[in-house]
Amino acid sequence: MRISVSSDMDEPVARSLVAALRERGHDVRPHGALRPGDDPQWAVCSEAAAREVADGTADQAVVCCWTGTGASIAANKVPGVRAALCTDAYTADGARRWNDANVLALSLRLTSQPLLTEILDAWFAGEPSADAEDRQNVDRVRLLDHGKTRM
Ligand SMILES: O=C(CO)[C@H](O)[C@H](O)COP(=O)(O)O
Repeated sequence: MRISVSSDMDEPVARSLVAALRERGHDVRPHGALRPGDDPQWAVCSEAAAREVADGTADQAVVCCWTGTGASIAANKVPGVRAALCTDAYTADGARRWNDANVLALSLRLTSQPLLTEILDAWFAGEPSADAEDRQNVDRVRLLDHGKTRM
């Protein structure tokens, strides 16, 4: 998959993330502190990575900041993006399964190397649920991208 990755800090876990994605065979597009000369501010680089998902340049994105909160907030402002801040594998699985999340947000502070592997394993193994109620929830969220609140 084509995966955009952003981080506002050049932390070891962010570099491990890029390496792990490449090892898994993904085409990684780095942003922020991971790309020399790029603006590393979390609001800027998270949006840039998320926008590539929204415009179809990337299939998914992983956005990182120290807490993961700013990165997820910025990404979620981009219409078409469903970013989920995941701190464990169960949450990553649920984000793909129930939320059809297309952007994974990570905390550089909380994500250890073993946890990163567990989260990525769960994220990439997870398939969006075909359950009607789950699809309805995701469709309802999609409506919000267009300023609508009713089906
Ligand atoms: O977690 C974050 C935002 O949610 C940032 O990574 C955190 O605020 C660090 O920023 P700065 O480099 O300005 O200290």
